[in-house]
Amino acid sequence: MACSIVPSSLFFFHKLTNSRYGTRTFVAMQDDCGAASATTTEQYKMKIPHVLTVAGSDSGAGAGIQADLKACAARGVYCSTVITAVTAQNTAGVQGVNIVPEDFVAAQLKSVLSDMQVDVVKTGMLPSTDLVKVLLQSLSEFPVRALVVDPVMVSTSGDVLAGPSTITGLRENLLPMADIVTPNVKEASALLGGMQVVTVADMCSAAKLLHNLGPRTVLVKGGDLPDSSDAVDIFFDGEDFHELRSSRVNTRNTHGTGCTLASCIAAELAKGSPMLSAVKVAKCFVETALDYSKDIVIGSGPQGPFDHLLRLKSTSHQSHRAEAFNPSDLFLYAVTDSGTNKKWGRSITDAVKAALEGGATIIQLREKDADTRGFLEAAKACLQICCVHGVPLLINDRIDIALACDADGVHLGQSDMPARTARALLGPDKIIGVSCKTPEEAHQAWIDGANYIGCGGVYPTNTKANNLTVGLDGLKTVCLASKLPVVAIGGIGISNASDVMKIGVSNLKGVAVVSALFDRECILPESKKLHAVLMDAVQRVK
Ligand SMILES: Nc1ncnc2c1ncn2[C@@H]1O[C@H](COP(=O)(O)OP(=O)(O)OP(=O)(O)O)[C@@H](O)[C@H]1O
Ligand SMILES: Cc1ncc(CO)c(N)n1
Ligand SMILES: [Mg+2]
Repeated sequence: MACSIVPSSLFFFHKLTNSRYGTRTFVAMQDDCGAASATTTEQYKMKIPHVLTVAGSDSGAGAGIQADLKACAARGVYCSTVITAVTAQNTAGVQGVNIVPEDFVAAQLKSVLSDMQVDVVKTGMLPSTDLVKVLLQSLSEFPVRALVVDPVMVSTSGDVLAGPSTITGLRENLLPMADIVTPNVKEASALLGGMQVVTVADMCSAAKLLHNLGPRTVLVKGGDLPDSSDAVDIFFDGEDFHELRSSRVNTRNTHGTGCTLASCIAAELAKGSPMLSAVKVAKCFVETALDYSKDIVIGSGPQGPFDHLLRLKSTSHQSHRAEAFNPSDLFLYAVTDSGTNKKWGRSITDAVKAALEGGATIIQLREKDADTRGFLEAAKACLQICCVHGVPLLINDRIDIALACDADGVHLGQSDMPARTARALLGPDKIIGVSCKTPEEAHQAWIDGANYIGCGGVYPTNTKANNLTVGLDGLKTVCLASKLPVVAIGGIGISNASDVMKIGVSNLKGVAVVSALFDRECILPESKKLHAVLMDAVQRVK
């Protein structure tokens, strides 16, 4: 039955909560006859938290509008931008400032606020008192949930971004409207008529005096506090002081920390956080980003930008490996077998450790008998071991286990989840391998975004029941038909590994073994021998 969209008064609303995006409004439609037909024409209307930044552009992209965009993106929040000034800036300092005319700032504000549902406004560089008035006028017409004021005046390089004439506008007009104001020590001092702010005690006094000017809360940032081994900020809500302390990251790349912090606070508020939680999350984000970027080199001046879009998802074990996937990782591919471990009375972790010590270059956990919890525990333990060796860990079949333990990837058979779906779930960086017996399957794996192909069984094997043997010819056919790297599998061991490598096709990168390693009394020497055989075979092929 045909469906049409009906006026909102006739919609059925169901609230679904979603931890990342707050509340979603689920809109079910009605068909021509007025009957709900949610199953055929369901449509989500998802409200994405929205921060509008009103700030200056930094050509070096470490601070200002550019930092705000990146910080909001990193925090999963939409960010629109009203540009108040364009600066010529780099890691040496500010070379020039060109202020956008007030009527054009007003035009930008109207365009965004009249059309897009902004939750929180964050201000940065506001280079004139009239501009502050323009902003307040717009906010009275289009109110928002919260206002975060970063009273940008002096950059950490010491350059003036908003002259003394703007201080009155900030102090008298903007601060009383702010839900939080976030000065650094120099800005706190300037807002308070030159008061000395050089110790944590001074920061507390300054926070209290600034609170008297009308903002609901104050955060005095101590990034530029002299002689401090910690990065200390003081938060004051009118009643209590909170000393927020993190260790100071030893890096030159601190340009834009203030803008980033304020944008993160705005982003968390837009998601619905209370103020103190938003501030804590933001401080933690800045510290993590600084630490992640401490050694990057951009520009030759004294203060560099940092990387906002750090791979926060990436966990420490991934840093052991230079890249997401290197085809040479397929060289000696060890696939675990719960049956043989039971038979020889050893744990999966001991088996994996021995294989790695003997030279295995990648591990696949294939646990057909384990229950989900047991499998997950084994995967976590093996991941730690693989991490020590800088070797990737793949999970056979189970995307959920790979996601839950943040393994390096998965290996999928033809009847498992399609690689395309797995790729959508796992994202671009995880390794996906697919078992293929034919050029058609190999082609599909490539289209679906797999990283490698497992081709076999090359020889008959007991490890996999009813598995068709493709032989060396079948292996060669698949290799030649595909652009992907290939690992051969099925009945391969010390006696025949070199025959396999000798087929001499450049994308055949290694052999995968199960019984040849794990159905042996001692795994380590078998692994060493197999590694030597493979090394010898590839030398000969060259
Ligand atoms: N080296 C550092 N290690 C850890 N945290 C830091 C470091 N430098 C600054 N911070 C933190 O970054 C946030 C911003 O503080 P900062 O005082 O640098 O602001 P700002 O001077 O306005 O920044 P900018 O002018 O560079 O944009 C604060 O939470 C501060 O504690
Ligand atoms: C445009 C701009 N805004 C803010 C700062 C403060 O870091 C800066 N350096 N540049
Ligand atoms: Mg600073």
